[in-house]
Amino acid sequence: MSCNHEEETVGNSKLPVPENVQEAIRTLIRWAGDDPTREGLTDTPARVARAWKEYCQGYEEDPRVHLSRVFHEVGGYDEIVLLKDIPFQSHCEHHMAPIIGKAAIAYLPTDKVVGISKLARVLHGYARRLQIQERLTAEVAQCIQDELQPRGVAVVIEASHACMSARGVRTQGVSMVTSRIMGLFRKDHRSREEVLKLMGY
Ligand SMILES: Nc1nc2c(ncn2[C@@H]2O[C@H](COP(=O)(O)OP(=O)(O)OP(=O)(O)O)[C@@H](O)[C@H]2O)c(=O)[nH]1
Ligand SMILES: [Zn+2]
Repeated sequence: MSCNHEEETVGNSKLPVPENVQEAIRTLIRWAGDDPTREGLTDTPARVARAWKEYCQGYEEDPRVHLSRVFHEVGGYDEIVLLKDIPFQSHCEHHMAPIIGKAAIAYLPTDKVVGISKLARVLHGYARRLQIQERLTAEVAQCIQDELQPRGVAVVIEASHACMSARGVRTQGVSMVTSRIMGLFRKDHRSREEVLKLMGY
């Protein structure tokens, strides 16, 4: 099967990394207590820098473009469209530590729908930045509201934060749940209940 996944599987392993960026990472390694010149660490600064470019790839895109291709022929469909259990990774802006979780994204269309993969693309576009979960949730919802003008939008994100589990308070097994509910889902109690129930909340 000819399918171009090269970019996704190869990643950015050839990306040149400026010397000052590598030096910054060597400084961090020294500060953490290791020797950046020892054999196992010589390529690490470039690897770490490339990894960060990948974690933060969202800065290279405007997630709104994913919603520019809409389908108008929806056959009169005017019920909830929901994509749930969408796994994502982000990094918290306070510690630059991983945020790992899943999202549920729903909207109540007017006359336009989008390809469902695009909702996940919007999520990743905002997640692959330095974030707080509240802003990530709000940005995804606002993007759908602005681009599709649906009658309602609901985004619920459930995630664990490595800055809480691997350091600091070191508390495992905690999830943070955030939601942004707009339009009819916010105003109408029954619509809100229906969408949250479909999401599993
Ligand atoms: N509201 C919110 N807080 C977050 C998020 N990610 C991390 N945090 C919190 O950001 C806070 C930063 O608090 P500070 O007191 O400035 O940093 P700190 O001394 O490292 O705090 P501790 O994590 O308690 O050790 C911590 O309480 C984190 O748990 C997020 O997405 N949303
Ligand atoms: Zn954090």
